[in-house]
Amino acid sequence: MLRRLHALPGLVLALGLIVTAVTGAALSVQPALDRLAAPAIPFAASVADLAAQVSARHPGLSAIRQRADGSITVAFDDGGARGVERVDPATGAGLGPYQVSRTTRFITDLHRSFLAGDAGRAAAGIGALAMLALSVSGAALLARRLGGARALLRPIRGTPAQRWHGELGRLAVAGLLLSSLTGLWMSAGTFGLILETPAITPAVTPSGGTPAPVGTLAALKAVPLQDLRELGFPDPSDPTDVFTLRTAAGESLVDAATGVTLAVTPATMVDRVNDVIRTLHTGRGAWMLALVLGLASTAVPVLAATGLVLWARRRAARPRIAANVPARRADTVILVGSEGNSTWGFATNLHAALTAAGHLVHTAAMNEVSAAHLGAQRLLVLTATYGEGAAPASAHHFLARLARLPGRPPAAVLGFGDRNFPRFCRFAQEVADALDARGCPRLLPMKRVDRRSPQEFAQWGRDLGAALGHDLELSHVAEPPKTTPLVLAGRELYGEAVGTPVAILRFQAPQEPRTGAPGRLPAFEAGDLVGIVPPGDAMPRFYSLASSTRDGVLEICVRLRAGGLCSTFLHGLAPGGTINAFIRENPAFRPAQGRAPLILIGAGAGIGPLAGFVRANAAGRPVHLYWGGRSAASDFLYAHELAQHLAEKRLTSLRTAFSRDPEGGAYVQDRIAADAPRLRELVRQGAQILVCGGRDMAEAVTRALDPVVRPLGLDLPTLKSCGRYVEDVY
Ligand SMILES: Cc1cc2nc3c(=O)[nH]c(=O)nc-3n(C[C@H](O)[C@H](O)[C@H](O)COP(=O)(O)O)c2cc1C
Repeated sequence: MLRRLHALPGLVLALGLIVTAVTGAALSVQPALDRLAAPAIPFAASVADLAAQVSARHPGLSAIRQRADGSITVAFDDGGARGVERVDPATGAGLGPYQVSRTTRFITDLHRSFLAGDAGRAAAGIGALAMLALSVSGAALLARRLGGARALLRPIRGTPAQRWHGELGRLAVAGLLLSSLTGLWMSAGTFGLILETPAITPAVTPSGGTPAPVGTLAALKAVPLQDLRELGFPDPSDPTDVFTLRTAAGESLVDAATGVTLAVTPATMVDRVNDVIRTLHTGRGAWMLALVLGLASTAVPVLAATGLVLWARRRAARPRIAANVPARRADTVILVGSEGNSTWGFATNLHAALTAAGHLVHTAAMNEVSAAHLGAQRLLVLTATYGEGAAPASAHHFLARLARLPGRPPAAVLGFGDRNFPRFCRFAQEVADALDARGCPRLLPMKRVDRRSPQEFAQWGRDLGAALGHDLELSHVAEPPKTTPLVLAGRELYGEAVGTPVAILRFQAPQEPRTGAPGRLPAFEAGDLVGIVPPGDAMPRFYSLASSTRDGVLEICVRLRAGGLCSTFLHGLAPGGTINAFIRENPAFRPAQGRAPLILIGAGAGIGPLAGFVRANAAGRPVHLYWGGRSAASDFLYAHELAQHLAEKRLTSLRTAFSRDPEGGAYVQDRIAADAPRLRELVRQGAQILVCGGRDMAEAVTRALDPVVRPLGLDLPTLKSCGRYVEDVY
């Protein structure tokens, strides 16, 4: 919804918005130029002083005006000559005729009304509304992507279009919000939508005496020239006419003979608000603000172009489902839970096969579940599992929404997962349980597909066909993810002597073939995952990254596993050898922003991302590392680097535990238990705990940490729920 609210006005009104923004940016330079050109108004000068000086040159003076840019102009009709002239506020000397250049007038008209009169003015108003919607929804989308409003200043990662769009958007958003809000107000004023109290000219009785010299009139002497908006002169042929003096405070009528103020009409609240809004929008009289707003406007064409690229890419990536019957007419609804998109491929295949068998099929993301979906004759749910058995992106809201909707269609759930994860297809199981609990009859028992197995999928199709009373042949082979080649630049081997060989592998992008220049690594942070596809296999294996792109290498720690296809391949790789890899973001496993202490806990190869976090800690935030290995002599990974980090204060303290230490082995959880008071104090200070390594270690660590945090009135689920306890466990 938020994304649609962002994309729709952007696409429909892009051209108009670009015109408004570019003309606005061009106009924004004017106040600075005016400011350079306009002579300063002397502090002590009064309206009467200037009126006397100018009327000496122009006997037919009809008005003196201070323009928004601070310059003073006078209108006169001296019998033979008439016109509008700029004058020096200090001396009243003429500075030449006042005129707005044709170009400025053209740009202003284009900005206000697209040169199309009232219809154009209305379009400009709609444009301001669209810009407001785009600014608000854009900021909300960015906050969601970066992990909340507090994370809005975090580095933005992704494709160049994503980064340009996000970086420019957040730089420009305040200016665009201000311009669109004030523009909207001014538009509403143009169309009379802002209620104004009508100005009533008070009835006055002028003295009717002989007009005194203007320089002597007390009411005009009392007003500093700086405060003048406009002074209207009386008609010389009408002895009862008066001076009209306008300032920010309101309008007063001044007797031409006595110089007495006859009546005052104070400025209304709306007048004052209009004044402020006009200054905020045009920057007239506030040239620095004008330039800031102008700069924000220049971002709009780039935002429009990059936004278009992002929208087109998302559309192209969206699974294309032929003959997607509207949900209300469908007899069969397929709901899909996916993060990496591969489950959509299976769903598309199922959709096509069921349609070919004569069903009316509707397919949608699980997050979109609605009453119409639950009103169908049958519901088929295909979902992947992520993290610690959690929902994938397109199913995050499913269970909560399901609970609020009516309907109990017969249902079947097919889980997609990986048997190597301890919570194999856990989310699919949760969905099946929720459907059972609400009383949906089971069309089929819940089934699991391991690592996108085409055979298991086809078998489930046959079972489903049997339940539906017809043949159903499903055949789908998941596309391998798009990979990039990386070259092994260096390796260090540890732990052979103690039976746990672990290699630190550093990869670089291949050199440009023609120029020999170093290639560019993809964008990643320490803690993200790299998927590596071993030769002769379609299934990627994931490793946690120990470096970020800024380090210039992609670094991982790989433990050799008996019979492991990928770890054997990686341990056998010689420098210069190539792998095919892709990055998968892992934003959940990352140090939180701020200066609160970090407690990093790991064992074995789990030190990889933790070492990466320490390396990135140039600001010297308090970081305490607990790590367990087997032998200090054989598998103390990163020993030298960590010693250097301690000296440079990137690392505050290091506690190691070696299980095969000849002087009595210990595990990382033993160090935690021994350090309980110190750790408790760190948690009390708001520390975040990040754990990386094998499952058994992680469980032992939770058992050791529980008594540490209990006396603070905390527990690990609570810390987990607010992101202060995060795990990357395998
Ligand atoms: C970071 C990550 C975590 C995963 N966690 C689990 C898990 O806990 N349980 C499981 O069965 N599968 C897990 N998987 C495997 C995916 O569920 C499986 O690859 C699925 O086919 C992906 O489908 P998708 O491409 O539609 O998202 C995980 C995969 C990744 C990359």
